Amino acid sequence: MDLILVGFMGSGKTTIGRLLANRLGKDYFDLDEMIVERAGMSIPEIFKILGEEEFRKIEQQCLKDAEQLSGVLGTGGGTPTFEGNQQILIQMGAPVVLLQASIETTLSRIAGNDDRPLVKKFGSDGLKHLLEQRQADYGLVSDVQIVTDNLAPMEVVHKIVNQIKVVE
Ligand SMILES: Nc1ncnc2c1ncn2[C@@H]1O[C@H](COP(=O)(O)OP(=O)(O)O)[C@@H](O)[C@H]1O
Ligand SMILES: O=C(O)C1=C[C@@H](OP(=O)(O)O)[C@@H](O)[C@H](O)C1
Ligand SMILES: [Mg+2]
Repeated sequence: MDLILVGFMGSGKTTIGRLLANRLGKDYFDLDEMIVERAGMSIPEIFKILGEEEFRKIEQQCLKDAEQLSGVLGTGGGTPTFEGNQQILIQMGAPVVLLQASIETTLSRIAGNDDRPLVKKFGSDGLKHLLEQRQADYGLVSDVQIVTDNLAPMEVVHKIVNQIKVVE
């Protein structure tokens, strides 16, 4: 990979990743999409039918597959927080950008979307706690951190391009 995006649900990994890859003339890979393809079912179905533990196993297999690819990778919000994944992310050797957003911004961005099983499971207070809990792991794997609350997606893209040297 040439660049990796990490961050909580709703931080904008998928949105920014696509725009950034386009801006750089590179391919975009979304870890969640790789998981869906591998499992042959949607993320909510994987959680419901196979359970979160199995989801995390498939997620790690897909992360390993992503090591061989070049382009921009958008991870899932839980990716850096599960056993073994930090090492895989760091070993990829690509700059890792952490997208940050306040819990208020996060909730407003992910509300009313049924694609994230953990949103229903945790509720607003639980998500606030989960976001706080995951910060240390996000910090451990990331080289650059960008606060996105008051930035439009393309502004986030420009910030990343200005802060990180990616071979264009
Ligand atoms: N910088 C931003 N400003 C406004 N809305 C954003 C921004 N980044 C993402 N969004 C919106 O927030 C929602 C979640 O974004 P998404 O890219 O799916 O996040 P993630 O992949 O990190 O979960 C989408 O509706 C997207 O359009
Ligand atoms: O935070 C998490 O544990 C998850 C985040 C999701 O990805 P996004 O961060 O792209 O929503 C997806 O991988 C799954 O629903 C679990
Ligand atoms: Mg995403």
